[in-house]
Amino acid sequence: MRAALLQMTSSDDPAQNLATMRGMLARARDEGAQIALTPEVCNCVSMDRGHQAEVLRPEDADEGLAGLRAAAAELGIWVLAGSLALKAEPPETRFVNRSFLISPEGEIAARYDKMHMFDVQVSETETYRESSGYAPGGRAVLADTPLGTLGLSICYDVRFAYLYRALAQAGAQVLTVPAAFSPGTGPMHWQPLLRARAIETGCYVLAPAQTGQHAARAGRSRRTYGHSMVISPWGEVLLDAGTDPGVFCVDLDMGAVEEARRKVPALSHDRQFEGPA
Ligand SMILES: O=C(O)CNC(=O)[C@H](CS)NC(=O)CCC(=O)C(=O)O
Repeated sequence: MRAALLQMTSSDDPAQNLATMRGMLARARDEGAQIALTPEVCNCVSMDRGHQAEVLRPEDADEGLAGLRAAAAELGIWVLAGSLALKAEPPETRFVNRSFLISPEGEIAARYDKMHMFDVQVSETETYRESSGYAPGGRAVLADTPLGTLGLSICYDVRFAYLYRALAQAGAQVLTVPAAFSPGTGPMHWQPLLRARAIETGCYVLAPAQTGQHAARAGRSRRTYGHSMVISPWGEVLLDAGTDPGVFCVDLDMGAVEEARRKVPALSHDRQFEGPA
């Protein structure tokens, strides 16, 4: 299977971001991809909750989701909308950070709400309070496709290894980790975390990322780390997309999943243990 990762510098204008993604998805199809993956919050990168409240919509009224479904059907490819920022279902008043797997018929095959919230002070000048704006999910999600079984996750989830172990033990062959990684943590943490998740699980890891300097509003601009990655089940870096936006294709062979797990069957070597006391 050929997968295309869309590396983007999403603005805070959902209509503009949809237009950008439509162009990139057409290129992905032209390059022979059967599945295309977008980064986290591909419909709107913003630090301004007021602006988000104005432009974000609930799932059933979101034009970005409708547009991606139409594009998937038109092009006849699978699309993982890495995540869309949406208004949550009432009575929840926050947003949700939700991934959608869309079939080549334009149907929603799976949805996943990001579970782990990035409430982190990276440095004196870089602080995130994701849980103030977003409600976390509480359910891990697998999705069967003709291309293999996907295990869904988003960004900061990558630091919680047991989620990926559970996904792989339940049947995942490909782990998706769309991201908007921070410039403060990315250089030291992004690649080794992704490689560890691939090695521990014997899964391919597909990690499309936001990159660069995102549009400012009310002086609150934001940068992201980029470096969309594909890691093989043995831990090799098959793609490091650097920092420019673009469409990056990689060929995957599910035989490599079996081979990695045959060489090191750690996924089936769990032990029950006591403690620590
Ligand atoms: O805020 C939004 O609109 C969408 N959410 C995000 O972009 C989130 C929270 S700020 N980013 C991350 O999880 C980065 C994690 C990271 O960088 C790390 O684990 O080091």
